[in-house]
Amino acid sequence: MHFMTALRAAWQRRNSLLCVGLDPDPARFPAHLQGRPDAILEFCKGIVDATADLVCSFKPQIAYFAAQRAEDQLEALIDHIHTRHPDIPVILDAKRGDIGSTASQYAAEAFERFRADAITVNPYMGRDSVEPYLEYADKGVILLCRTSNPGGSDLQFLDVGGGERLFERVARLVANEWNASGNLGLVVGATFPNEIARVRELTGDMPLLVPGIGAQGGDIAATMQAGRTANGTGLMINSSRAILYAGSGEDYAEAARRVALETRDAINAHR
Ligand SMILES: O=c1ccn([C@@H]2O[C@H](COP(=O)(O)O)[C@@H](O)[C@H]2O)c(=O)[nH]1
Repeated sequence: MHFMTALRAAWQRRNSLLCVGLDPDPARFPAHLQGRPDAILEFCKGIVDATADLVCSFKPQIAYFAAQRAEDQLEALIDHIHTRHPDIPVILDAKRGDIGSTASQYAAEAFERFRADAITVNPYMGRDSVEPYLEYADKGVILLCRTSNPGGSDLQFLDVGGGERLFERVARLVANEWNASGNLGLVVGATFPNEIARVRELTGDMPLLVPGIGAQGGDIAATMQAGRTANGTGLMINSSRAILYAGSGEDYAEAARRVALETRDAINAHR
């Protein structure tokens, strides 16, 4: 199924704009999982199964798996999501960016090896660096636009001519010139609601992946006001650490569920 079709269906069926981020840090795992060779997979499966009915997507961050030599557990995790929760799209947060020949390998890694439904990509090497991902027309490609970190302003706020800022140029290019297959989205941080509003203005109903609530302190009400579309969707609002590490005991998954439920409901209060 096309990523956008799956995402729209998940927004409706799950009544949720919440994306749970899977950033597994073994140092923060509960004691009963410490030292197990499959700890990352087991931890993440617990979170996924406890929250699947509350989310529109899951977003594993590849660095947390690669740093632990656990790409095999990432493969198994995505397989688990597809098998147990087949209607929930998986966004691989990899933020890749390279020349076309190498980008082809990254695209194959994301979509063929890991079987992700969408990937985050860094667009700052230009259109030819993004094209290999676009060949997978049914997959989502979510391009960095206005990132959630304070240093994002160093470059993304530069005036690229006529008062237009770099992140605005990215949003305009992506919405008007690069989106021939209708499978593109943008990353805009919840920590910058004014920029979410600007990107929404420039891109119509394009889906926005919005990290930055929870551990980074972004405001849900301001995010929703700035970014929701007329039908009350259009956003995948990500929270990772605040949900993953809501509890630290054997009941960590139930604690994660409680925070995911509160977060989903706080988002829905502004739809
Ligand atoms: O601009 C960006 C782009 C991506 N991220 C990623 O989202 C999560 C946020 O985790 P929290 O624990 O909810 O802060 C993480 O995987 C980042 O790599 C981002 O934060 N900002």
